[in-house]
Amino acid sequence: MAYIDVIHESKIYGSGEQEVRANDDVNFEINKGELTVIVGASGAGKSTLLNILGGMDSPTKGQVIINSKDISNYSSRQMTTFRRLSIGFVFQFYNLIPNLTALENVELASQISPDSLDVKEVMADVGLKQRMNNFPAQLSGGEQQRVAIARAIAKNPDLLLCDEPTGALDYKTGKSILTLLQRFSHRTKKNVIIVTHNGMIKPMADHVIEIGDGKIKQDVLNPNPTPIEQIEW
Ligand SMILES: Nc1ncnc2c1ncn2[C@@H]1O[C@H](COP(=O)(O)OP(=O)(O)OP(=O)(O)O)[C@@H](O)[C@H]1O
Repeated sequence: MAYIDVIHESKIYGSGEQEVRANDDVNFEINKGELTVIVGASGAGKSTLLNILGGMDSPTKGQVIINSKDISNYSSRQMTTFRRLSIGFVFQFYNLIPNLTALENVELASQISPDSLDVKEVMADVGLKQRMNNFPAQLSGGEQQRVAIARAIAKNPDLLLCDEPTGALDYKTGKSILTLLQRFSHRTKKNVIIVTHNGMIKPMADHVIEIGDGKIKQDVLNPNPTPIEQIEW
């Protein structure tokens, strides 16, 4: 059985003339351990889909089965537990707490999970051993995103969801963040899903899902992903 199974999932905002079908009868499967890229233009419905996969929102219709559990039926209490234990989220603008150091930002997240990893080891893994005691404002954008990734990983989630993780970064820094995510996925065999409008990074993924106007346009597996260092755009 697939690790994620999305079945006839729709998310509809408003009604009548105001109706927006952000996700419109979406169907796909994701296998355990895949690095998946979900790609599409602005407004295609990518963030809506990612928020539903991460238990931050519920579909209007359909089923979302993750690890054999249908999260579309979860109560808000079950959703909270699911987000807390199973999901790491990385956002475009890092969302760090400004008055906590890098280390404290990561520790705070690790404290809400009973299965968390050693925070200092995770900081070293993402290349921040020397910057643990700096505040976010003292770090570059790329370093802040590394803190955000460390924060997501330290909870030891099964599923890491990244919404435009390089959207606020320059080309070279963005590439180093994608390298980190690709390495994490291959090393830990955990599922990583990256949402992006940048179709050029598709070759890095084990699985590419293209979305347009709320519908799946293409769904392909890539048996030989390209190391991110070899991709130019
Ligand atoms: N809370 C909401 N209420 C009403 N409409 C919404 C809401 N959230 C999203 N939408 C609409 O749903 C559609 C899909 O939005 P979504 O943010 O999922 O797209 P996206 O592909 O992530 O776009 P972007 O790359 O610009 O973030 C858009 O038309 C958007 O305006």
